[in-house]
Amino acid sequence: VFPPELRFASVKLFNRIFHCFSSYCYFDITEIDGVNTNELYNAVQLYLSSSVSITGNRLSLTRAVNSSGFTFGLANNDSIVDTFNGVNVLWEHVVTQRQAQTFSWRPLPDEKRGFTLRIKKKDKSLVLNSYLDYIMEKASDIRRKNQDRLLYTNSRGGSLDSRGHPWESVPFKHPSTFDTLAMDPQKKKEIMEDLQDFANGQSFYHKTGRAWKRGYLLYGPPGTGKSSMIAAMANYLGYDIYDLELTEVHNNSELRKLLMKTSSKSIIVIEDIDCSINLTNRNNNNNGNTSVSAASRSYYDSELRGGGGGCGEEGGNTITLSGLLNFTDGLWSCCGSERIFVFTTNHIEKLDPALLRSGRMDMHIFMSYCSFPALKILLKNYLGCEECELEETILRQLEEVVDVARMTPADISEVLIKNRRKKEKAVEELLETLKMRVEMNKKSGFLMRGENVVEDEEEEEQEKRALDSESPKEESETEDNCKEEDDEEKVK
Ligand SMILES: Nc1ncnc2c1ncn2[C@@H]1O[C@H](COP(=O)(O)OP(=O)(O)OP(=O)(O)O)[C@@H](O)[C@H]1O
Ligand SMILES: [Mg+2]
Repeated sequence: VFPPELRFASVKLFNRIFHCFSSYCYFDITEIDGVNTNELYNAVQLYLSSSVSITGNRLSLTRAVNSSGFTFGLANNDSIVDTFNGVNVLWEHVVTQRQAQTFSWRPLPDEKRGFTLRIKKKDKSLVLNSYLDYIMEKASDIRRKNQDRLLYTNSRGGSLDSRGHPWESVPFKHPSTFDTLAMDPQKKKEIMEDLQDFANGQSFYHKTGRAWKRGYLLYGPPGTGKSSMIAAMANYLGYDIYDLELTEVHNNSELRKLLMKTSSKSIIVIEDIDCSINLTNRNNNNNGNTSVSAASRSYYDSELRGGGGGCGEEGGNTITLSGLLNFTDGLWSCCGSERIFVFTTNHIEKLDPALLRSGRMDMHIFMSYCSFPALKILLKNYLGCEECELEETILRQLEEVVDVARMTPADISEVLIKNRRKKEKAVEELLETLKMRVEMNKKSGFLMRGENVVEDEEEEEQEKRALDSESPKEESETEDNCKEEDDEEKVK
């Protein structure tokens, strides 16, 4: 019979010899590290849940609070092989009973849980350098996807909640997606690619020394899908939305605090920016509006001081254009990263050029009246009608009238919803409504003017082409801004 010391020493020796000759090494990731929860444990659990979902006979299932999805997990003492960069690793979920505890301020769970990672010794550096980071990143992606989106508002004014937060949140379950959004497919594709490039662009933004943020200005008549587009963006990227109510913000420093309390991977929205606050004529000091002149003053002050935050407060309790510009563009806009700013307006012409200059709002998106390609999307969404199911003559008629009718997707969807059980009736009624709109437009004389302008322009264009710039002729200015907007390049 060996004395216990000798037995212990021999086991230790045996282990050493075993490890020397074994080609594997092992890492233990315990659920509780001392007294703190080990973040890596939770990350590994989530990460494995994505690869374990189909394989394995026994899985643990969880559904977190505020989550709309289930998470699969490895059952106790089960193992799974994962592959990373061509290297195989083995994960084992180890659960043992914890010894009875003496008194503790923070009682620990009865079970001791952890993951053991087994990798080949030769792969150790490769896996440790990037595999764990990859797992952390993947886990936060999964967490975000499983969790409901949140919609934050600052409707409480400047007051803070019990945790010192200025934002209030509610689960965000807007059903709008890029599939349901009726707009020109080409334009839609461009926007989706732009968003995807942004979301995957961490290294690009880092390399070019730019803050990782992007600005979109959505403009167009009411009911053309600006708010729906924001919801679609959030659903597409899985970002939370911060709906900033500018009228509730009292001054620039409050605006800055709000910005600092937003999380990354979020969309910060200011709707109807032309109405929220008078932000026009930044350079016009003689304008009667105090807020505006304060804006111009503080803007130039800030320029003299070398830009950045801290301006505008001296102008009193007002939020100024310069404050807003610093919010989106200045040094403060970089606290946190991966953020999208979206402004919407019905009247782009009312906005100060400073807000529109390039680099501030990276993409100007015109949400137009319903076009024929957009109409086809609405017909498909509301009636389940594919293009081929409709009569050719009806389709051609719809195509003819839809542009001149100048109806918004909101108006058209109303007509379709009313008769959604009877496809033929719905399409007929839609055609009638569109024709009626065309007549109305003609009567109001609006269309006639617009058409003349277009015709004039077309003639001029043809003449120009014919002359092939022999004698460059000045283009006549059109009076009709709306028409001009329609015809201009929609997505710059
Ligand atoms: N492009 C579109 N595609 C699909 N549905 C649309 C579109 N535009 C409008 N709608 C429908 O009309 C309703 C109103 O649209 P939305 O609120 O997005 O318009 P808006 O441009 O934000 O208007 P406003 O300028 O008044 O805020 C939406 O609930 C949606 O169902
Ligand atoms: Mg809206």
